[in-house]
Amino acid sequence: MTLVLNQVTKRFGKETAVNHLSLKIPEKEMFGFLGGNGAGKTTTFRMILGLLDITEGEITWNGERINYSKSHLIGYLPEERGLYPKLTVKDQIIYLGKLRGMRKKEIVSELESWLERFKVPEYMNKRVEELSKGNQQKIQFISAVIHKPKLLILDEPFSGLDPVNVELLKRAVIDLKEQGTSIVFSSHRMEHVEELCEHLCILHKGNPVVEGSLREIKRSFGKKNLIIHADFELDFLGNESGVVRYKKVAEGCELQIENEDVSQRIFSLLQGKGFIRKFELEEPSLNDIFIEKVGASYE
Ligand SMILES: Nc1ncnc2c1ncn2[C@@H]1O[C@H](COP(=O)(O)OP(=O)(O)OP(=O)(O)O)[C@@H](O)[C@H]1O
Repeated sequence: MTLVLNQVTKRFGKETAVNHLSLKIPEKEMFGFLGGNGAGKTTTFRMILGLLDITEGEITWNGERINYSKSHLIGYLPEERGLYPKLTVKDQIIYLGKLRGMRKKEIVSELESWLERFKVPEYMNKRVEELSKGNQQKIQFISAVIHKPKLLILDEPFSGLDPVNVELLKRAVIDLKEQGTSIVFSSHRMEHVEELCEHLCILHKGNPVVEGSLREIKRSFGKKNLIIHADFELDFLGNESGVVRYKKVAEGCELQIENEDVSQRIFSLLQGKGFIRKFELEEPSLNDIFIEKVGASYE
């Protein structure tokens, strides 16, 4: 089931929150939405889910508009988390699971396995208000996936979690994808998208500035990073032609170079100067690409 956005625009009064966004989100993949505050990520998700009207354009999933009758196929972790504080985790998830057509027994057994997985089986009968924010987020994640949706939309799923819980949630998301769920998620953190997604879109003030497969985006960018660790002075490389950016680091330097050929030339320049511990050509990071496309650092 491919999710297709065709020239989607959303205006709030005179302000354009999303501007002519066209995307094809492949099924059973993880698709990342990157963008700073106010870029239009949440607005796009709300339009996908049918929670907001589209000003112009069209969104279809498997050729049809998404609406509430398909809610058993869709899971959504909203940006503004909202659980009922006075309910126990069990009652909360039973309530939400039933709304998606599940039976109580099935809900409880799914919930047990998720709580085990998140290493918090003792939360079953705790009230939501007794849990920390990060742990409430795990419960909200469970509420989004308890019914095994085919399409899962996660708005900033990792925000507010400590590194151990980020890893737990990442692993859960990867497993869901491997079981065939199509996942779309937003993040401010490029490394999360870089690590998890085959396809992505960077939104900037409502405009898609980069879109496509991560591998293709990196390859077509052209520029590469070159890491050199050596026991001699490397500052002269900053003035070499083909070197776009020079950064001195404790063990040597990190360069951005115009293309792979420049690394060959630099390698020959270093011969005979001393001991080279590391000489490594890397793909550009998403951060490099963002800076080039948007003209500003992101985080
Ligand atoms: N209901 C609304 N009424 C008016 N303007 C809105 C509304 N919802 C969003 N906007 C505006 O649309 C733009 C995009 O907001 P959106 O919440 O989609 O961004 P975002 O990328 O999710 O940002 P963040 O990372 O901060 O959550 C912003 O300028 C925001 O002020």
